Parts: sequence; structure tokens; C-alpha cells
Amino acid sequence: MAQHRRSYDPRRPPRHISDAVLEGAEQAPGGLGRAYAEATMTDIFGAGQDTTATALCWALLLLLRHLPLQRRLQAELDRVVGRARLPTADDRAALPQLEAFLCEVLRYSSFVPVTIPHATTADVQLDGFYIPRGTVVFINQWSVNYDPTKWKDPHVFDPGRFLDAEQQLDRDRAAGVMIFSLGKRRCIGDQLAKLQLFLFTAILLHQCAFEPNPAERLTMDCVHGLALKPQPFTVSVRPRGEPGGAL
Ligand code: HEM
Repeated sequence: MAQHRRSYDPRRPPRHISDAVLEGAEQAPGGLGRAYAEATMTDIFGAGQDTTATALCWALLLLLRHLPLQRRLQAELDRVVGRARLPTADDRAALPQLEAFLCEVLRYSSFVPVTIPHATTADVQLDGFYIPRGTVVFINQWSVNYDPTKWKDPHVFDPGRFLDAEQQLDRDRAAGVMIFSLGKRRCIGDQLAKLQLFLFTAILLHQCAFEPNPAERLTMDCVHGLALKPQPFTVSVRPRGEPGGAL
């Protein structure tokens, strides 16, 4: 960051994310100031890189497991965006199938199954349970995302569950997915993460067709850690040509 600060030129367009953060935090009138530039970069990379990359890996794996769905998402992109430009954030509202797919990727993979531990600072009564002060508490996000009283056939991958009768994104359903935790310490990057996931997936699907390696079995088995990651898999990627040339 110190190096970028030295070479930063406010008269030029931002070269990368650190220029944008320097501009927002340090240069803009009323900006947060120097200390926040470093802290923001630490958050974006420390908390946001591995999580967002993991979500993309699951999205890719699920696109390989559901090839007809991949084609439908490409058809939606071709119809809404066309082939003459790339998808942008402004296209989000017009791409409900892609939004629904991403919601289902987050729900179905539930790749942050339990949140970062917190501890009670006082004795608490919650839904009839007594939790003494100083108890370490985790939120079980996986059980929320697989709650059969809330989700029909929770073990089935079905992006359609997030679409209403008009085939628009059902925002209440979408808000029911829990992967960014709850409360005061919930993820501060959730909107940025969703935007990044949308842009990466939209541009990749618009530009490329993805095919699985027939020698591999694509499962939801995972490598365990703070975030659950897919088992390593390979993928064939080829550029898409004109509309109708997908796969
Ligand atoms: C799909 C991607 C992401 C997922 C699933 C995710 C999930 C989470 C979860 C579960 C927490 C723990 C909340 C708790 O303590 O209960 C968290 C915290 C946090 N996340 Fe994210 N996150 C993602 C992307 C990002 C991005 C892109 C940023 C970039 C700014 C970010 C910044 C943070 C920060 C700073 C915290 C700590 C908040 C605090 O302790 O007050 N996250 N995230």
C-alpha cells in the first residue's frame, strides 16, 4: 500500500483496487483517512478473497453438474446483454435466472457452515434456552439453509426456488439464505461479495462454455476448513462464439 501510495496519481484513472481505495479514503473530501485505506485493503483481501474465490469454485462445479442450466443462463445473458458488449452491474435486475442460480449456489454449498465464534457478554435467555455469560456461540448456517420447514426438498439443487410466478427473483426467499452470518458482526462485505460473484459469473458465462472432465466424478464432497471447498476438479473451457454457439 505504501508503494502504491507513492506512485498514485489522482489525475489518472485508478489502476487497480488500491488506487480506488486511496482515492475514496484519503483523497475524497471528508474521506475516512489514511489508516482506513490499509484496513480496507486488509478486509478486502483478508476476509473477501478466499471466501469469494470459494463461492466461485462452487458456482463453477455446479455449472458443470447442470449443463442444461448453464445453457439457459447463457441464453438469458445473450437475450438481455447481447453479444456486442460485456455484462455489467446494471444488468443485474434483468438477469433473474442468474441471480437465482447464485442464491442457490450459496444455499446449497453452505460453504461457511458455522460462523466465526463469538461469546456472550452476559447471561442470556433465548427461545427458552439459558446461555450463561462467557459461552462461546456459533451460528449453524448450514442447518438454516437445509431447514426442511423453510425449504422444499433442501437437498435438491434447484435455483427455481428463488423465482416467483413471473420468473422474477423472489427477494424474500433470497434473503432467507444464511451465509454472511447475523447481528452486529455479520459480514460487512456481503453486498460487495454478491456483486463480485454476479460480475465474475455473468462475464465468464457470457464469454465461455464450461464442460466437465468425463473421467472425473463431480461431487459435493468437500475439503474442510473455515470455508468448505470443492475437491479438486478440472474443467474444459472454450470461448463462446456467436449466439447459439454455446456448448
Ligand atoms: C461469498 C463471500 C463471503 C462470505 C460467505 C463471507 C462470510 C462471512 C462470515 C460468515 C463472517 C463472520 C461473521 C460473524 O462473525 O459472525 C464474515 C465476516 C467478515 N467479512 Fe465476510 N464473507 C464474504 C465476503 C467478504 C468480502 C468480499 C469482504 C470484503 C470487505 C468481507 C469482509 C468481512 C469482514 C471485515 C468481516 C468481519 C466483520 C466483523 O467482525 O465485524 N467478507 N464474512
